Amino acid sequence: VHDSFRSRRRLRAFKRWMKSQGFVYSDALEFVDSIDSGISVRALCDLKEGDLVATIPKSSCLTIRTSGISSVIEDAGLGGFLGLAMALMYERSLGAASPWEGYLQLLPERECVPLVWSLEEVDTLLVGTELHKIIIEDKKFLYEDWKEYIEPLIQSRPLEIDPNSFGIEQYFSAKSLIASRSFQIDGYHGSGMVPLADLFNHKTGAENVHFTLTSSSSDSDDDIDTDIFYAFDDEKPSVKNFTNTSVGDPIGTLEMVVVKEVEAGGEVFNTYGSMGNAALLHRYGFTELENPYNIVNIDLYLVLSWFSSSYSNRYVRTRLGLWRKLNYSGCSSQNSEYFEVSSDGEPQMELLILLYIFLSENIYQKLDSVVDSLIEANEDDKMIKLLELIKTDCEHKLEDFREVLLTDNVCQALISLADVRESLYGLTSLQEDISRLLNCCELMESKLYHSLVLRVGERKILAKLRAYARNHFRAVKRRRVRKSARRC
Ligand SMILES: C[S@@+](CC[C@H](N)C(=O)[O-])C[C@H]1O[C@@H](n2cnc3c(N)ncnc32)[C@H](O)[C@@H]1O
Repeated sequence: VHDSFRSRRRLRAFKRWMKSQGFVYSDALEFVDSIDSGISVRALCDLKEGDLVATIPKSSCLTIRTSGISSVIEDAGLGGFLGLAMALMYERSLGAASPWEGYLQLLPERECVPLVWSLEEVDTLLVGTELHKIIIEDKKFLYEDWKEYIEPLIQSRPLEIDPNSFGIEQYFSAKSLIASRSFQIDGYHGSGMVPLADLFNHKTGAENVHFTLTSSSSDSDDDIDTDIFYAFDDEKPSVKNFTNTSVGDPIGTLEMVVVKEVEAGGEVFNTYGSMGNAALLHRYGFTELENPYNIVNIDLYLVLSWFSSSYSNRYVRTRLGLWRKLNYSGCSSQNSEYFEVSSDGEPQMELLILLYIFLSENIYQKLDSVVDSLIEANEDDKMIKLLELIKTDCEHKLEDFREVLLTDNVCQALISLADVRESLYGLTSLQEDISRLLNCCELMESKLYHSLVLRVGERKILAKLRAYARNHFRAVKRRRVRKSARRC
């Protein structure tokens, strides 16, 4: 009873604050505050495509420009998320004296993203997953940023701010809220906290609302017809570039428009982008069962270590060198190079080419003798040349390239690499993980639940990779049997 009273009170305070700031929103939106799962937005009546459901003044968004500490942030040269974290910590430190008090009192202390889990939790729950190394590095980098930029600032006496509100813990909390709730607003404001817009939950591929920017001139010609995505990545703070005249417009409004109808009583969802569970857990602290954007990666390092166990260093170096000379590479992020395996178990082409070069001495020798002529070649020309060199009995078209690469040896290598990648998850089997997930409560054990959804999703993709390799292995055999039968 006490909790529901408290949640009604904080929602009322937020609505009063929105009114004082000039927010306009439809009566059809209901904000529901659940003790278990936080705030969500529901439709009180049917919402139709094109309905304008909210207008948010940019001036009421909390950004490095609008915060009371903006001049300090600017003087210290703290841009992007570091500056926004400083702004958020500052406004929170003011309590009731902050102009954003009505909004800030609605936010959780922190979002339960892995960044704020203990190192022990990260090590036990995320081991083997795509997130394990990333979170350990995030924690390290964030600590270094705080030490280098925030600590000296709070120690400088003229600021007279309470150092306890800007400690490492507060910084991590602010960062978790920024990761999960900030939006790229425009060129003037950069990323910021956008009250009301950040109350909508995410549903992959099934969002009901989009946000658009409008210029302060309120001239319809100036409207920016683009979605505002959640800003989530320090390196790439904006997913889309705004090209309109109001890029530097400090005022203006943000509008929320229905893009897919909602029936009365239904939840109104936004989209945080098309992301697999690793990205969702990383930035927002939750996962989705059966997420079609899941992927699993196989590190180049892991591939090379596996080859090194059977071949000499020189052998590995020369094959890798040839692959690189042909201008091939894996995906890269945070000092690692890796190959993606898509949600249906299909490995990245570059991995297949690398395996082929490693496993076919004949092709390696032939390619090595012509590599200089291929350095400048485009992808198609390189594939055509490779097909020529492979010189299989039948005429192969470009579309067959992937099939041609999937020889017995390459398929077997894929199965072994899937096993090596799988061993990173530790001793529990996929079946054990699935039954642990079935017995786990999402609300009571949210860290365990979401890490299990991530683990199970990734391991299912590895199982699909094995099935993919086995199916091709069998297909190659069937083709061979047919061919020899024809010869007879
Ligand atoms: C922008 S906020 C959305 C509003 C939020 N529910 C609240 O209580 O204020 C983003 C956070 O909401 C939660 N969330 C959003 N979509 C979700 C979903 N589909 N499943 C579980 N949690 C979700 C996550 O905790 C996420 O970090």
